[in-house]
Amino acid sequence: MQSSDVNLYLVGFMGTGKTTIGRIVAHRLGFALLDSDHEIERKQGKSIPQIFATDGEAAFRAMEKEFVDGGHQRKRTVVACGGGLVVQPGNLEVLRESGVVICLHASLDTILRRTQGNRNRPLLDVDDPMERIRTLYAIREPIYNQAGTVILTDGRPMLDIVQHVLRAYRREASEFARSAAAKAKHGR
Ligand SMILES: Nc1ncnc2c1ncn2[C@@H]1O[C@H](COP(=O)(O)OP(=O)(O)OP(=O)(O)O)[C@@H](O)[C@H]1O
Ligand SMILES: O=C(O)C1=C[C@@H](O)[C@@H](O)[C@H](O)C1
Ligand SMILES: [Mg+2]
Repeated sequence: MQSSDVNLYLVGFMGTGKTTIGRIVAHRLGFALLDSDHEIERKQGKSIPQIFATDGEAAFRAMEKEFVDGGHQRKRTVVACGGGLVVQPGNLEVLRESGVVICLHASLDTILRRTQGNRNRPLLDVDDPMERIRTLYAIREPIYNQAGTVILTDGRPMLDIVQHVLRAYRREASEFARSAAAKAKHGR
């Protein structure tokens, strides 16, 4: 695989900007954009809150797994992942084998501000969303921190974040392509 074809996976907590930044980065790279949440909604014909309410979170996590394992293109695609996608065992390993993984980070206050007043994240549609953010973040933080290069987004203009993502992606895509070529040569 050429380094210019390697997929980019954006991971991180809700509200860190994966969908928003992913759209701009995909445009800059001339890549397709896939958003795991939107793909699942399209396939199910239901919104995420409806899926959580009628099928339950475990069913949603199985849909995410299906997306990761077989439901997406492996070339020239930016994938904006749902916030909890890499938390499930096994998913991060598949993403790492399929391309470059970059994690967007924001402080808890920023996350609250960016997600407030929006009811399409069922896990935060509770009386005390900050308490829920704190609890979920404490569980997930170690996973996000080892998922890939972390890009800080607090108080940064979108285009500044886009530049940082592109720089990290280009560097890591070359390494990914080199390592994929070496594995292919040695039959592994
Ligand atoms: N760097 C930024 N500065 C200001 N606002 C931002 C920034 N990044 C994202 N936002 C805003 O925050 C909100 C949430 O962003 P977005 O939907 O991209 O997050 P996400 O990481 O995809 O969340 P989820 O995991 O729930 O899908 C949007 O309204 C977006 O415009
Ligand atoms: O962090 C999470 O667990 C979630 C994030 C969103 O992107 C959606 O995938 C859903 O609301 C769950
Ligand atoms: Mg998103």
